[in-house]
Amino acid sequence: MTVRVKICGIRDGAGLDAACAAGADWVGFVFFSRSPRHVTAPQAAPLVRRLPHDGPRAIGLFVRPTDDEIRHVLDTVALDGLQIYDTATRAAAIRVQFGVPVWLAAGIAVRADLPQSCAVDGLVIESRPPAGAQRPGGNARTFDWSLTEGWQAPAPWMLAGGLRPGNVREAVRLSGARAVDVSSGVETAPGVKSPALIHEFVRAAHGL
Ligand SMILES: O=C(O)c1ccccc1NCC(=O)[C@H](O)[C@H](O)COP(=O)(O)O
Repeated sequence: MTVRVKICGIRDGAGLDAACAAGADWVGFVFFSRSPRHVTAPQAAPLVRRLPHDGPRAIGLFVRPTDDEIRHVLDTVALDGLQIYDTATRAAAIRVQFGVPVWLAAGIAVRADLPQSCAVDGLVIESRPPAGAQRPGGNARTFDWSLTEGWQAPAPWMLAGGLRPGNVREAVRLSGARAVDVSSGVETAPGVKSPALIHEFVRAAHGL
């Protein structure tokens, strides 16, 4: 079984090109101004245009977005999907309103946090942010990967939170994830992607 990989928080051509060359399936762009990985629509648009036709799909991350914020980005950036940090109801409404695939990010600390139903295209299962965190994702924080054992996921899902080249295989083994998402674990500093770590992560996720 090939594990699919998303490299999140892309901000420059070097990170983008490394994700493409390594064989990532998705790249993520963070449209959240309080993130060290934040990109504006004019910054993201040329990066997305640079993606090869058969390369990774482009996902835009939004935190409790207004419709206007989403519209502004979609008018400029050719995104293939949205990753939404908000309620399940709001994420489902965004999916209907904008007609694009939507993944809902769900913060997990205990088994009861795992969604049992949803009206979105996919779920990003990541660690619940610590109290007082500046942002709801991208915190380099793991959770107990065995919590997903026996979970009847209501949609395709990917595992995120604190993954790095050195722990991704174990995370896949324990969680049963078929897709993984990484940001901090392929950086040399917050917001600075390392092409070498991106290659290392994708190889490790693929079991190579
Ligand atoms: O990366 C951010 O700064 C960020 C800000 C606001 C919402 C989400 C954000 N990132 C999400 C991700 O990069 C991933 O989906 C995931 O949380 C993995 O992050 P990491 O633990 O850093 O690998």
